[in-house]
Amino acid sequence: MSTATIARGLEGVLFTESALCFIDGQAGRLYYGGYAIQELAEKSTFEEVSFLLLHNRLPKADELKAFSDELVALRALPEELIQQIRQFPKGAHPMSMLRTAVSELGMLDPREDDLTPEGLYQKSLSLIAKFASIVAALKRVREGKEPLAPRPDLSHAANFLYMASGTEPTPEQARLMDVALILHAEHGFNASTFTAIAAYSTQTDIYSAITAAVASLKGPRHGGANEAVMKMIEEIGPVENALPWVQNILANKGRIMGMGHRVYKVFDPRAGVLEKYARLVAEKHGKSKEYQILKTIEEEAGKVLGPRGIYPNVDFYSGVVYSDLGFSLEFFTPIFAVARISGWAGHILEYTRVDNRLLRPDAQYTGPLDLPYVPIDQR
Ligand SMILES: CC(=O)SCCNC(=O)CCNC(=O)[C@H](O)C(C)(C)COP(=O)(O)OP(=O)(O)OC[C@H]1O[C@@H](n2cnc3c(N)ncnc32)[C@H](O)[C@@H]1OP(=O)(O)O
Ligand SMILES: O=C([O-])CC(=O)C(=O)O
Repeated sequence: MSTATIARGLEGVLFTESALCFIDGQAGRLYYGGYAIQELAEKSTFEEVSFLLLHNRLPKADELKAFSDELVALRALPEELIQQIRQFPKGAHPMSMLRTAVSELGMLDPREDDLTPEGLYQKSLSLIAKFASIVAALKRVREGKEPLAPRPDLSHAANFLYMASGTEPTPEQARLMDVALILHAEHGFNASTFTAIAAYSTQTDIYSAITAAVASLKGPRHGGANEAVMKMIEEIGPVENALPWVQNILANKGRIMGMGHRVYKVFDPRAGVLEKYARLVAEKHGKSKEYQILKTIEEEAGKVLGPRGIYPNVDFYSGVVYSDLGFSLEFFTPIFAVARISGWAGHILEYTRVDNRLLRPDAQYTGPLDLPYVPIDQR
Protein backbone atom coordinates (compact mmCIF):
# COMPACT_ATOMS: atom_id res chain seq x y z
CA MET A 1 0.00 0.00 0.00
CA SER A 2 1.45 3.39 -1.02
CA THR A 3 2.06 5.94 1.73
CA ALA A 4 2.33 8.86 -0.74
CA THR A 5 -0.14 11.68 -0.12
CA ILE A 6 -2.63 12.50 -2.87
CA ALA A 7 -2.12 15.86 -4.62
CA ARG A 8 -5.69 16.40 -5.83
CA GLY A 9 -5.75 18.15 -9.17
CA LEU A 10 -1.93 17.65 -9.14
CA GLU A 11 -1.75 20.90 -7.15
CA GLY A 12 1.80 21.82 -6.17
CA VAL A 13 3.35 18.82 -7.95
CA LEU A 14 6.71 19.49 -9.66
CA PHE A 15 7.35 16.95 -12.43
CA THR A 16 10.15 18.57 -14.43
CA GLU A 17 12.29 21.70 -14.74
CA SER A 18 11.57 24.59 -17.05
CA ALA A 19 13.20 27.92 -17.85
CA LEU A 20 10.33 29.21 -20.00
CA CYS A 21 7.99 30.71 -17.47
CA PHE A 22 8.02 31.93 -13.88
CA ILE A 23 4.79 32.70 -12.05
CA ASP A 24 4.62 34.14 -8.54
CA GLY A 25 0.98 33.52 -7.70
CA GLN A 26 1.11 35.34 -4.37
CA ALA A 27 2.63 38.53 -5.77
CA GLY A 28 0.94 38.41 -9.19
CA ARG A 29 4.17 38.33 -11.19
CA LEU A 30 4.67 36.58 -14.54
CA TYR A 31 7.86 36.25 -16.60
CA TYR A 32 8.58 34.60 -19.96
CA GLY A 33 12.22 33.47 -20.07
CA GLY A 34 13.05 36.01 -17.35
CA TYR A 35 11.25 39.01 -18.92
CA ALA A 36 8.32 40.60 -17.08
CA ILE A 37 5.03 40.21 -18.93
CA GLN A 38 4.17 43.92 -18.64
CA GLU A 39 7.41 44.88 -20.37
CA LEU A 40 6.91 42.31 -23.14
CA ALA A 41 3.31 43.48 -23.66
CA GLU A 42 4.52 47.07 -23.97
CA LYS A 43 7.68 46.64 -26.03
CA SER A 44 7.72 43.26 -27.79
CA THR A 45 5.85 41.56 -30.63
CA PHE A 46 4.27 38.11 -30.94
CA GLU A 47 7.04 37.07 -33.34
CA GLU A 48 9.75 38.08 -30.84
CA VAL A 49 7.96 36.37 -27.94
CA SER A 50 7.61 33.20 -30.05
CA PHE A 51 11.35 33.27 -30.72
CA LEU A 52 11.93 33.71 -26.98
CA LEU A 53 9.74 30.67 -26.22
CA LEU A 54 11.39 28.43 -28.84
CA HIS A 55 15.00 29.54 -28.16
CA ASN A 56 14.79 30.70 -24.54
CA ARG A 57 16.49 34.01 -25.36
CA LEU A 58 15.59 37.20 -27.17
CA PRO A 59 16.72 37.37 -30.82
CA LYS A 60 19.19 39.82 -32.34
CA ALA A 61 17.74 41.97 -35.14
CA ASP A 62 18.87 39.71 -38.00
CA GLU A 63 17.65 36.61 -36.16
CA LEU A 64 14.22 38.15 -35.62
CA LYS A 65 14.03 39.14 -39.28
CA ALA A 66 14.90 35.58 -40.40
CA PHE A 67 12.46 34.05 -37.88
CA SER A 68 9.63 36.38 -38.96
CA ASP A 69 10.35 35.65 -42.63
CA GLU A 70 10.17 31.91 -41.94
CA LEU A 71 6.77 32.35 -40.28
CA VAL A 72 5.52 34.41 -43.24
CA ALA A 73 6.66 31.69 -45.65
CA LEU A 74 4.74 29.05 -43.64
CA ARG A 75 1.42 30.94 -43.33
CA ALA A 76 -0.40 29.50 -46.35
CA LEU A 77 -2.61 26.46 -45.66
CA PRO A 78 -2.53 23.32 -47.85
CA GLU A 79 -5.43 23.34 -50.32
CA GLU A 80 -6.60 19.94 -48.97
CA LEU A 81 -7.05 21.53 -45.52
CA ILE A 82 -8.99 24.49 -46.93
CA GLN A 83 -11.26 21.98 -48.70
CA GLN A 84 -11.81 20.14 -45.42
CA ILE A 85 -12.58 23.39 -43.59
CA ARG A 86 -15.25 24.20 -46.19
CA GLN A 87 -16.88 20.85 -45.42
CA PHE A 88 -16.86 21.07 -41.60
CA PRO A 89 -20.40 20.94 -40.10
CA LYS A 90 -21.54 24.57 -40.15
CA GLY A 91 -22.85 24.57 -36.58
CA ALA A 92 -19.72 23.02 -35.02
CA HIS A 93 -17.74 25.02 -32.48
CA PRO A 94 -14.59 26.62 -33.96
CA MET A 95 -12.48 24.96 -31.24
CA SER A 96 -13.72 21.56 -32.45
CA MET A 97 -12.94 22.65 -36.01
CA LEU A 98 -9.45 23.82 -34.97
CA ARG A 99 -8.84 20.51 -33.18
CA THR A 100 -9.76 18.61 -36.34
CA ALA A 101 -7.77 20.96 -38.60
CA VAL A 102 -4.57 20.43 -36.58
CA SER A 103 -5.03 16.67 -36.81
CA GLU A 104 -5.57 17.02 -40.58
CA LEU A 105 -2.31 19.02 -40.85
CA GLY A 106 -0.53 16.04 -39.30
CA MET A 107 -2.02 13.65 -41.86
CA LEU A 108 -0.91 15.98 -44.66
CA ASP A 109 2.70 16.08 -43.39
CA PRO A 110 4.65 13.16 -44.94
CA ARG A 111 7.16 13.54 -42.08
CA GLU A 112 4.52 13.64 -39.35
CA ASP A 113 6.49 11.29 -37.09
CA ASP A 114 9.83 13.10 -37.40
CA LEU A 115 10.81 13.74 -33.76
CA THR A 116 14.35 14.96 -34.43
CA PRO A 117 15.09 18.35 -32.85
CA GLU A 118 15.21 19.97 -36.30
CA GLY A 119 11.98 18.23 -37.36
CA LEU A 120 10.20 19.32 -34.19
CA TYR A 121 11.47 22.89 -34.58
CA GLN A 122 10.32 23.18 -38.19
CA LYS A 123 6.90 21.75 -37.34
CA SER A 124 6.64 24.17 -34.41
CA LEU A 125 7.29 27.13 -36.73
CA SER A 126 4.76 25.80 -39.21
CA LEU A 127 2.10 25.35 -36.51
CA ILE A 128 2.71 28.84 -35.07
CA ALA A 129 2.36 30.34 -38.56
CA LYS A 130 -0.68 28.24 -39.55
CA PHE A 131 -2.80 28.48 -36.38
CA ALA A 132 -3.65 32.09 -37.24
CA SER A 133 -4.44 31.16 -40.85
CA ILE A 134 -6.67 28.27 -39.76
CA VAL A 135 -8.67 30.33 -37.26
CA ALA A 136 -9.07 33.14 -39.80
CA ALA A 137 -10.26 30.63 -42.44
CA LEU A 138 -12.73 29.09 -39.97
CA LYS A 139 -14.20 32.52 -39.30
CA ARG A 140 -14.52 33.33 -43.01
CA VAL A 141 -16.16 30.00 -43.86
CA ARG A 142 -18.61 30.24 -40.93
CA GLU A 143 -19.59 33.66 -42.28
CA GLY A 144 -20.20 32.13 -45.73
CA LYS A 145 -17.10 33.81 -47.20
CA GLU A 146 -14.03 32.43 -48.96
CA PRO A 147 -10.78 32.01 -46.96
CA LEU A 148 -8.15 34.60 -47.92
CA ALA A 149 -4.51 34.12 -48.88
CA PRO A 150 -2.04 35.54 -46.31
CA ARG A 151 -0.41 38.95 -46.86
CA PRO A 152 3.40 38.67 -46.57
CA ASP A 153 3.80 42.41 -45.94
CA LEU A 154 1.85 42.29 -42.66
CA SER A 155 2.98 41.27 -39.15
CA HIS A 156 1.60 38.06 -37.66
CA ALA A 157 -1.09 39.94 -35.70
CA ALA A 158 -2.03 42.28 -38.56
CA ASN A 159 -2.15 39.44 -41.08
CA PHE A 160 -4.37 37.40 -38.73
CA LEU A 161 -6.84 40.31 -38.53
CA TYR A 162 -6.63 40.83 -42.29
CA MET A 163 -7.23 37.14 -43.09
CA ALA A 164 -10.15 37.05 -40.63
CA SER A 165 -11.89 40.22 -41.82
CA GLY A 166 -10.69 40.94 -45.36
CA THR A 167 -9.68 44.46 -44.32
CA GLU A 168 -6.20 45.64 -43.42
CA PRO A 169 -6.32 46.59 -39.73
CA THR A 170 -5.32 50.01 -38.44
CA PRO A 171 -1.96 50.13 -36.62
CA GLU A 172 -3.95 50.51 -33.38
CA GLN A 173 -5.98 47.35 -34.04
CA ALA A 174 -2.88 45.37 -35.06
CA ARG A 175 -1.10 46.46 -31.87
CA LEU A 176 -4.09 45.49 -29.74
CA MET A 177 -4.10 41.99 -31.26
CA ASP A 178 -0.32 41.76 -30.86
CA VAL A 179 -0.59 42.60 -27.15
CA ALA A 180 -3.38 40.03 -26.67
CA LEU A 181 -1.27 37.36 -28.41
CA ILE A 182 1.79 38.20 -26.27
CA LEU A 183 -0.25 38.01 -23.05
CA HIS A 184 -1.71 34.59 -23.94
CA ALA A 185 1.41 32.97 -25.45
CA GLU A 186 2.67 31.11 -22.40
CA HIS A 187 1.74 30.19 -18.85
CA GLY A 188 3.84 27.34 -17.47
CA PHE A 189 2.19 23.97 -16.92
CA ASN A 190 -1.41 25.00 -17.30
CA ALA A 191 -3.85 22.20 -18.21
CA SER A 192 -3.41 22.40 -21.99
CA THR A 193 0.40 22.58 -21.87
CA PHE A 194 0.48 19.69 -19.44
CA THR A 195 -1.85 17.76 -21.77
CA ALA A 196 0.50 18.45 -24.70
CA ILE A 197 3.51 17.23 -22.70
CA ALA A 198 1.65 14.17 -21.37
CA ALA A 199 0.78 13.18 -24.95
CA TYR A 200 4.23 14.07 -26.32
CA SER A 201 5.95 12.09 -23.54
CA THR A 202 4.70 8.90 -25.24
CA GLN A 203 6.80 9.98 -28.27
CA THR A 204 3.71 10.58 -30.32
CA ASP A 205 3.98 13.16 -33.12
CA ILE A 206 3.73 16.89 -32.38
CA TYR A 207 0.40 17.27 -34.25
CA SER A 208 -1.19 14.69 -31.96
CA ALA A 209 0.19 16.43 -28.87
CA ILE A 210 -1.06 19.84 -30.07
CA THR A 211 -4.45 18.38 -31.04
CA ALA A 212 -4.74 17.15 -27.44
CA ALA A 213 -3.72 20.60 -26.16
CA VAL A 214 -6.42 22.31 -28.25
CA ALA A 215 -8.96 19.85 -26.83
CA SER A 216 -7.87 20.75 -23.31
CA LEU A 217 -7.88 24.51 -23.89
CA LYS A 218 -11.52 24.30 -25.05
CA GLY A 219 -12.86 23.56 -21.56
CA PRO A 220 -14.55 26.42 -19.65
CA ARG A 221 -12.37 25.87 -16.58
CA HIS A 222 -9.40 26.77 -18.81
CA GLY A 223 -9.30 28.72 -22.12
CA GLY A 224 -13.01 28.32 -22.74
CA ALA A 225 -13.68 30.69 -19.85
CA ASN A 226 -13.27 33.76 -22.09
CA GLU A 227 -16.30 32.68 -24.13
CA ALA A 228 -18.19 31.85 -20.92
CA VAL A 229 -17.53 35.38 -19.62
CA MET A 230 -19.19 36.90 -22.70
CA LYS A 231 -22.13 34.49 -22.36
CA MET A 232 -22.43 35.66 -18.73
CA ILE A 233 -22.54 39.30 -19.92
CA GLU A 234 -25.25 38.40 -22.46
CA GLU A 235 -27.26 36.57 -19.80
CA ILE A 236 -27.08 39.63 -17.52
CA GLY A 237 -28.45 41.97 -20.18
CA PRO A 238 -28.71 45.64 -19.17
CA VAL A 239 -25.97 47.12 -16.94
CA GLU A 240 -28.40 47.66 -14.04
CA ASN A 241 -28.97 43.87 -13.85
CA ALA A 242 -25.28 43.24 -13.09
CA LEU A 243 -25.37 44.01 -9.36
CA PRO A 244 -28.39 41.83 -8.44
CA TRP A 245 -27.04 39.10 -10.76
CA VAL A 246 -23.65 38.92 -9.07
CA GLN A 247 -25.19 39.18 -5.58
CA ASN A 248 -27.42 36.22 -6.40
CA ILE A 249 -24.48 34.14 -7.68
CA LEU A 250 -22.45 34.93 -4.57
CA ALA A 251 -25.36 34.15 -2.24
CA ASN A 252 -25.79 30.77 -3.93
CA LYS A 253 -22.05 29.99 -3.96
CA GLY A 254 -22.01 29.90 -7.76
CA ARG A 255 -18.91 30.36 -9.89
CA ILE A 256 -18.13 33.56 -11.73
CA MET A 257 -16.42 32.78 -15.00
CA GLY A 258 -13.12 34.56 -15.62
CA MET A 259 -12.36 34.67 -11.91
CA GLY A 260 -10.18 32.42 -9.79
CA HIS A 261 -6.95 30.66 -10.66
CA ARG A 262 -5.02 27.64 -9.48
CA VAL A 263 -1.79 29.64 -9.15
CA TYR A 264 -2.73 33.33 -8.76
CA LYS A 265 -4.18 34.26 -5.41
CA VAL A 266 -4.11 37.95 -6.38
CA PHE A 267 -5.06 39.83 -9.57
CA ASP A 268 -3.68 38.05 -12.66
CA PRO A 269 -1.11 40.50 -14.11
CA ARG A 270 -2.37 39.76 -17.63
CA ALA A 271 -5.88 40.75 -16.58
CA GLY A 272 -4.38 44.03 -15.36
CA VAL A 273 -3.05 44.80 -18.85
CA LEU A 274 -6.24 43.65 -20.58
CA GLU A 275 -8.41 45.69 -18.20
CA LYS A 276 -6.64 48.86 -19.37
CA TYR A 277 -7.26 47.98 -23.03
CA ALA A 278 -10.88 47.01 -22.31
CA ARG A 279 -11.35 50.43 -20.66
CA LEU A 280 -9.78 52.17 -23.67
CA VAL A 281 -12.09 50.26 -26.02
CA ALA A 282 -15.08 51.24 -23.86
CA GLU A 283 -14.08 54.92 -23.78
CA LYS A 284 -12.99 55.28 -27.41
CA HIS A 285 -15.51 53.13 -29.24
CA GLY A 286 -18.57 53.61 -27.06
CA LYS A 287 -18.68 49.90 -26.15
CA SER A 288 -19.00 50.55 -22.46
CA LYS A 289 -21.85 48.18 -21.55
CA GLU A 290 -19.72 45.03 -21.41
CA TYR A 291 -16.94 46.84 -19.56
CA GLN A 292 -19.33 48.34 -17.01
CA ILE A 293 -20.89 44.93 -16.32
CA LEU A 294 -17.46 43.40 -15.77
CA LYS A 295 -16.41 46.26 -13.48
CA THR A 296 -19.57 45.82 -11.40
CA ILE A 297 -18.92 42.07 -11.11
CA GLU A 298 -15.25 42.62 -10.27
CA GLU A 299 -16.06 45.13 -7.51
CA GLU A 300 -18.97 43.28 -5.94
CA ALA A 301 -17.44 39.80 -6.20
CA GLY A 302 -14.16 41.23 -4.91
CA LYS A 303 -15.77 41.99 -1.54
CA VAL A 304 -16.60 38.30 -0.99
CA LEU A 305 -14.06 36.44 -3.17
CA GLY A 306 -11.04 38.78 -2.83
CA PRO A 307 -10.32 37.75 0.77
CA ARG A 308 -10.40 34.12 -0.48
CA GLY A 309 -7.78 34.87 -3.15
CA ILE A 310 -10.24 34.78 -6.08
CA TYR A 311 -9.69 37.63 -8.57
CA PRO A 312 -10.15 38.23 -12.31
CA ASN A 313 -7.93 36.03 -14.48
CA VAL A 314 -6.71 36.51 -18.07
CA ASP A 315 -10.11 35.43 -19.47
CA PHE A 316 -12.14 38.13 -17.67
CA TYR A 317 -11.45 41.17 -19.87
CA SER A 318 -10.07 39.60 -23.07
CA GLY A 319 -13.47 39.14 -24.74
CA VAL A 320 -14.19 42.89 -24.65
CA VAL A 321 -11.00 43.41 -26.64
CA TYR A 322 -11.72 40.57 -29.11
CA SER A 323 -15.29 41.84 -29.71
CA ASP A 324 -13.88 45.24 -30.54
CA LEU A 325 -11.58 43.58 -33.07
CA GLY A 326 -14.59 42.04 -34.83
CA PHE A 327 -14.73 38.52 -33.37
CA SER A 328 -17.90 36.83 -32.13
CA LEU A 329 -17.68 34.99 -28.82
CA GLU A 330 -17.14 31.48 -30.18
CA PHE A 331 -13.83 32.72 -31.63
CA PHE A 332 -12.42 33.94 -28.31
CA THR A 333 -10.90 30.59 -27.31
CA PRO A 334 -9.51 29.93 -30.82
CA ILE A 335 -7.73 33.32 -30.56
CA PHE A 336 -6.24 32.13 -27.26
CA ALA A 337 -4.98 29.05 -29.17
CA VAL A 338 -3.44 31.23 -31.91
CA ALA A 339 -1.25 32.68 -29.13
CA ARG A 340 -0.71 29.60 -26.94
CA ILE A 341 0.62 27.46 -29.79
CA SER A 342 4.00 29.17 -29.16
CA GLY A 343 4.00 28.13 -25.50
CA TRP A 344 2.91 24.57 -26.31
CA ALA A 345 5.64 24.21 -28.94
CA GLY A 346 8.25 25.85 -26.70
CA HIS A 347 7.48 23.38 -23.91
CA ILE A 348 7.62 20.38 -26.24
CA LEU A 349 11.05 21.46 -27.50
CA GLU A 350 12.26 22.12 -23.95
CA TYR A 351 10.91 18.82 -22.58
CA THR A 352 12.75 16.96 -25.34
CA ARG A 353 16.02 18.49 -24.15
CA VAL A 354 15.47 18.54 -20.39
CA ASP A 355 13.65 15.37 -19.47
CA ASN A 356 11.84 13.39 -22.15
CA ARG A 357 10.46 10.78 -19.72
CA LEU A 358 7.05 9.18 -20.07
CA LEU A 359 4.51 10.90 -17.81
CA ARG A 360 2.71 8.33 -15.77
CA PRO A 361 1.24 9.38 -12.40
CA ASP A 362 -0.59 7.02 -10.10
CA ALA A 363 -3.76 6.86 -8.03
CA GLN A 364 -4.38 5.28 -4.68
CA TYR A 365 -6.41 2.13 -5.33
CA THR A 366 -9.63 2.12 -3.29
CA GLY A 367 -11.37 -0.98 -4.68
CA PRO A 368 -11.47 -4.61 -3.50
CA LEU A 369 -9.07 -7.42 -4.52
CA ASP A 370 -9.37 -11.14 -5.22
CA LEU A 371 -13.11 -11.10 -5.89
CA PRO A 372 -14.41 -14.46 -7.12
CA TYR A 373 -15.33 -14.26 -10.82
CA VAL A 374 -19.00 -15.26 -11.01
CA PRO A 375 -20.24 -16.52 -14.42
CA ILE A 376 -22.64 -14.02 -16.00
CA ASP A 377 -25.74 -16.25 -15.73
CA GLN A 378 -25.17 -16.60 -11.96
CA ARG A 379 -24.79 -12.85 -11.03
C1 LIG B 1 -6.61 30.59 -18.87
C2 LIG B 1 -7.15 29.95 -17.69
O1 LIG B 1 -7.26 28.77 -17.66
S1 LIG B 1 -7.48 30.92 -16.35
C3 LIG B 1 -8.84 30.06 -15.55
C4 LIG B 1 -10.10 30.16 -16.38
N1 LIG B 1 -11.25 29.53 -15.71
C5 LIG B 1 -12.26 30.24 -15.19
O2 LIG B 1 -12.26 31.47 -15.18
C6 LIG B 1 -13.40 29.43 -14.62
C7 LIG B 1 -13.82 29.92 -13.23
N2 LIG B 1 -12.80 29.59 -12.25
C8 LIG B 1 -12.71 28.34 -11.70
O3 LIG B 1 -13.54 27.44 -11.95
C9 LIG B 1 -11.54 28.06 -10.75
O4 LIG B 1 -11.12 29.25 -10.14
C10 LIG B 1 -10.37 27.36 -11.47
C11 LIG B 1 -10.85 26.06 -12.09
C12 LIG B 1 -9.79 28.25 -12.54
C13 LIG B 1 -9.25 27.06 -10.47
O5 LIG B 1 -9.81 26.29 -9.50
P1 LIG B 1 -9.06 25.47 -8.34
O6 LIG B 1 -7.76 26.03 -8.00
O7 LIG B 1 -9.08 24.03 -8.71
O8 LIG B 1 -10.04 25.74 -7.15
P2 LIG B 1 -11.39 24.95 -6.85
O9 LIG B 1 -12.19 24.71 -8.07
O10 LIG B 1 -11.02 23.77 -6.00
O11 LIG B 1 -12.13 26.05 -5.96
C14 LIG B 1 -11.70 26.39 -4.64
C15 LIG B 1 -12.81 27.20 -3.98
O12 LIG B 1 -12.89 28.49 -4.59
C16 LIG B 1 -14.18 28.68 -5.16
N3 LIG B 1 -14.01 29.32 -6.49
C17 LIG B 1 -13.02 29.10 -7.38
N4 LIG B 1 -13.22 29.84 -8.47
C18 LIG B 1 -14.36 30.53 -8.27
C19 LIG B 1 -15.10 31.45 -9.04
N5 LIG B 1 -14.70 31.76 -10.27
N6 LIG B 1 -16.23 31.97 -8.53
C20 LIG B 1 -16.65 31.63 -7.30
N7 LIG B 1 -16.00 30.76 -6.49
C21 LIG B 1 -14.86 30.22 -6.99
C22 LIG B 1 -14.77 27.30 -5.32
O13 LIG B 1 -16.18 27.33 -5.31
C23 LIG B 1 -14.20 26.57 -4.14
O14 LIG B 1 -14.95 26.93 -3.01
P3 LIG B 1 -15.19 25.89 -1.80
O15 LIG B 1 -13.83 25.62 -1.23
O16 LIG B 1 -16.11 26.62 -0.88
O17 LIG B 1 -15.80 24.66 -2.43
O1 LIG C 1 -2.05 28.61 -15.73
C1 LIG C 1 -3.20 28.16 -15.73
O2 LIG C 1 -3.58 27.22 -14.99
C2 LIG C 1 -4.23 28.72 -16.63
C3 LIG C 1 -3.81 30.00 -17.28
O3 LIG C 1 -3.89 31.06 -16.72
C4 LIG C 1 -3.25 29.92 -18.63
O4 LIG C 1 -3.10 28.83 -19.17
O5 LIG C 1 -2.95 30.99 -19.19
